[in-house]
Amino acid sequence: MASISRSDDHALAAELATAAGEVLLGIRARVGHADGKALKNAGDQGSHEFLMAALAERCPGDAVLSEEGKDDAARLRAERVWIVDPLDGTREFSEEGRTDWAVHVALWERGRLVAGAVALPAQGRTLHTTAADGGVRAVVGGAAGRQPLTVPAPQPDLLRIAVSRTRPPQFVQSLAERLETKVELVPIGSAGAKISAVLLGDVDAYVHAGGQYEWDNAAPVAVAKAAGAHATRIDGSEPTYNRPDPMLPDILVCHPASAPMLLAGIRDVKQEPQG
Ligand SMILES: Nc1ncnc2c1ncn2[C@@H]1O[C@H](COP(=O)(O)O)[C@@H](OP(=O)(O)O)[C@H]1O
Ligand SMILES: [Mg+2]
Repeated sequence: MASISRSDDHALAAELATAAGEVLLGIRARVGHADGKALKNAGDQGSHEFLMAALAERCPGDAVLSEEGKDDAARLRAERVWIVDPLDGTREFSEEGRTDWAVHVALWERGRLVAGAVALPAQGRTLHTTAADGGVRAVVGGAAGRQPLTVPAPQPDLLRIAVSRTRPPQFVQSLAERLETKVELVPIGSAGAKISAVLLGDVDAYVHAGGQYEWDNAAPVAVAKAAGAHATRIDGSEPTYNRPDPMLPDILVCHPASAPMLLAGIRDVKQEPQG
């Protein structure tokens, strides 16, 4: 059976990420927060199984790279590979009341990301790519309907940089001290939630280094690019996906106007002798 038509890939990514998010909300309600480890495991597994079954049914010819699945070298020969993180921000999912966790569904096709969706189930919204005007744009969908999504310009006097709550890159503090503009570091869980925060204007940039995998940033990067954001490795190079080793340890997402300053600052800090 052939895969669904290409024009539906954006809608399918959004539909599956949103539906997996509903599965996760159900698991959170059913399992509760008393045993954090049990809740994390139930969430990772339940969302992974849902996505694997849905992709097998809807796109039987496509390969899948999932954080929770066994990696299969066949994906390296496939034309279309879904790169999914069934639960990004697993730690935050297990913490009562936190809304900074996400479901990532991206589609890689012949060398590039072509669609992506980041569901933020506890925030009731899904950011995703969509076909428009002969190209790809980003939208945010939720109870209030669908709105276009364009990365907001930064404020002139303050740059808010989202960082990992638990593993902020060591050099970001030095970067904050070095930049001429005032910087506020904002700890947020989940790469998807942090990149969404950039696109929604809650922060101005996301700087990460020290470790991450393709599933942590493929879908958020697809949406960020469609929203007009700068999304590269921290050396300014293009992130590439569906490589034999899925490690993709660093990423920078921001408004294009902030990128030259941030890339130069990161380069300078990295060149400083480490104390
Ligand atoms: N140093 C590191 N090495 C490996 N993975 C990392 C990492 N720092 C962050 N990540 C992954 O990136 C995602 C976002 O992390 P954070 O909230 O700390 O920014 C998490 O995904 P998961 O929750 O899917 O495991 C986390 O595991
Ligand atoms: Mg993740």
